[in-house]
Amino acid sequence: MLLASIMEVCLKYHTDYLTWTGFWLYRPINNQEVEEKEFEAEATTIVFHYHSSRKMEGAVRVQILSQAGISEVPSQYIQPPENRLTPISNILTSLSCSNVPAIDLSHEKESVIADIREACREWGAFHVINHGVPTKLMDDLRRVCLSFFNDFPMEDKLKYACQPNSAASQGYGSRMLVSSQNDTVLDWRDYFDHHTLPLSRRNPSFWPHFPPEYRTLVADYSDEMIVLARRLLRLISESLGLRASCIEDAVGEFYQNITASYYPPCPQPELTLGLQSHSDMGSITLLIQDDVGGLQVLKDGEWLTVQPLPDAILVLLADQTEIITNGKYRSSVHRAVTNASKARLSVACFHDPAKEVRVSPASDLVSQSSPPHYSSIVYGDYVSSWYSKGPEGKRNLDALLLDT
Ligand SMILES: O=C(O)CCC(=O)C(=O)O
Ligand SMILES: [Fe+2]
Repeated sequence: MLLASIMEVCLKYHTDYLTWTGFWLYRPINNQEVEEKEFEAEATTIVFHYHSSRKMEGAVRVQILSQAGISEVPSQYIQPPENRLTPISNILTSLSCSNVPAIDLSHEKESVIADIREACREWGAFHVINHGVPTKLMDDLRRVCLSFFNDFPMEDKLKYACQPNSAASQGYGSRMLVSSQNDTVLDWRDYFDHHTLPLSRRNPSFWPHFPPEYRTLVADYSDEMIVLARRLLRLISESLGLRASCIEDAVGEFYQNITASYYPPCPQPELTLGLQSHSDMGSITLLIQDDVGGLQVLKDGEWLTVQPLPDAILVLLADQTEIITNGKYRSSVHRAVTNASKARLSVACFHDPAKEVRVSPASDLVSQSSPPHYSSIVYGDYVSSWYSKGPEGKRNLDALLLDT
């Protein structure tokens, strides 16, 4: 029986894990008229934890649900109708094939700047190619991250579990987002978050211990990404006629996190999202994915699938860049969709200001004729406001918009 098999898988692991699992099992138990007696003891625990854990970091890892062969997703993974895929279609056969621009960084600087200007204005997202990051490093990183999700026994994975109730903390998790009705809606995603910069936050002993190169590769990748992020932020500043270091100076010391996201096959892709619509909070995100596809960007009110481009790195402008550029460039609203047949991996590298940094529109972009469009904000407060209220179907950033 389906529930018995999920329960069996879950009981093998962690007591905490059962706690979180119980959260999910409560409703299916009733819906599917499972013998009350059989699950009586668990059901009591389940009801108790259902009430006590609503605000906690979610739950069962979706890989377990996927592997248990369920044919219907638990109700907490079902998105409200307005968030679901439209038209209902399998993402693997999606017709939306228009791709984000691809910018060749080996071209002459002035033409690169012009391309970046256009891509930032029109999309807030673009691929870069000939970016200088070794292809082998990108491939190796994808390989070891995938190995964590695929080859680690669950007991070993859970040793790296991030702390409940702190969705942003380093480790292995399944993030919970909060929907507008204050109900929990879960993403169909497991992830591993690594703190990589500044070096004082980088502690490889918190990262997976095999394959043996895992920790070295994450560190090497972090070092390559910060170089590329700085280079891109300089080009982006210049594309607005600002001094090259303008955005970097506004961000200050970079806080870099690397998140590997794993989206297992989902039995009902039309009802779920791998990752809810959001924009990233920091300055710039550099993302690589595998060839499965599933990342979508919102452009002119339409969701477009970013077709994976071998060896390219996807650049996503994030919220602090929108504030610093006074809205001349907007952050990219994006989401990840699921599919029924193939697991998908992406690795995102975020570059954020320190929590204490106050971010405001660049003075060079503000004048009497061009007033600031955003109020200034301390970055840590910006992040807390997101985690306390969730995306509420709109951009976190909109709360800072001034009436001008
Ligand atoms: O998996 C993806 O492609 C998107 C990941 C993402 O947007 C994020 O981690 O913020
Ligand atoms: Fe994102």
